[in-house]
Amino acid sequence: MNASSSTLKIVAKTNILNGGPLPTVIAGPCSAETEAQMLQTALELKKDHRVSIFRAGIWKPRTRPGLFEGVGKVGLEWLTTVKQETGMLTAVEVANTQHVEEALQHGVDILWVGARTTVNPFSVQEIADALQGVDIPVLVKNPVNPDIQLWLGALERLNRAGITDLGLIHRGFSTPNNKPYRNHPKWQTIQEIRNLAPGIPLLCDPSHIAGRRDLLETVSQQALHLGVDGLMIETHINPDVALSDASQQVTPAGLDKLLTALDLETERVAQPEQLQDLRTLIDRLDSELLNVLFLRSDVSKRIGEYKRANGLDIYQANRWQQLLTDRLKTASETGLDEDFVRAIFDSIHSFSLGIQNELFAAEATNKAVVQK
Ligand SMILES: O=C(O)C(=O)C[C@]1(C(=O)O)C=C[C@@H](O)C=C1
Repeated sequence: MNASSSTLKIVAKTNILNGGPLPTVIAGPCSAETEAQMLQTALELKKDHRVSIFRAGIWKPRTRPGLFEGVGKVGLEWLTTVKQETGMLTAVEVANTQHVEEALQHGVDILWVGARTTVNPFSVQEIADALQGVDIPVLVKNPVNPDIQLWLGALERLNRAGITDLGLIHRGFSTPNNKPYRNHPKWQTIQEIRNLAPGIPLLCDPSHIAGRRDLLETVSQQALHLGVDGLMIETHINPDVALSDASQQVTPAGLDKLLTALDLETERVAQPEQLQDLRTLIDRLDSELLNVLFLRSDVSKRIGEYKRANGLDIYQANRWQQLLTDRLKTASETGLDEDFVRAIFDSIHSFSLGIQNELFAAEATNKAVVQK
């Protein structure tokens, strides 16, 4: 068996995640803040038959200390009230043994593992150990970094602990240039994880990909066109005063509008002729780009030979800084995005260093052979 193939044993007992003809919609606030905020949001969401699961963050992993870190256990009591009052299923994020135990004690229906936890196999294992012998659906968000094997590994750890009702949540990745998103969708990863973990429901979290309300529809629509089984969308009764992620949350009425605008079932196809012409243009431009990159790598090789013959270092800090400054200046004059151009030149420079390193390494090997 090759190292990347999965050994998952999946039995979707509940069909909670992938049950109906339409995508599953999970909605609710980024964070539980007060009982009234939870209940008001849930009662509004309940009116929308497309929303079946209520989510709320109880413990919030924040980038910097001192930000709102969640209300903790009391939020689980509010969640119980939501369940009693609305009949909706409930879902929370867990990141350690204590979270799992408290969520289970409070009868939460679905757990999810957040991106900052999936990234750490020790934490995922801790959650898996705490779930031994428990029969509950668990959703796993992709890790913050675009490492698909890490994502699959988290599923496998939970599966080995006996969790067979698993799902995935695509929430985007942190990359050198995420613009205009908060987290880059890297849409191709949807197909990649599907190939590695076939048959596992895959939801998209447009809120964390978009990071802002005005991009939610485009992101959600793209995800649906790629065949995702559901959407998790952060919804708050009064998003502008939310204690976390205010700019990406929508009101229940906003969610209703969004879900109505989304083409939940059908696939839109662009104008074939016009699209074909534009794609031909892209093909031509890409071919020119590749040609220029080939010529540049050849020049880098020649510089490498000069450096090797004259005992110069491969990495030239001053030249690199000057080059980057010049390229960024040209980029801004041309109207190109600075982060985009920086990411491209970082990559070109790394590749160029690699070419020269290989030359130096080849010479070292030759010398060693001659000396033998
Ligand atoms: O100018 C050089 O010395 C090069 O080798 C070229 C180059 C580049 O690819 O732009 C590569 C390595 C150096 O760190 C700086 C620049």
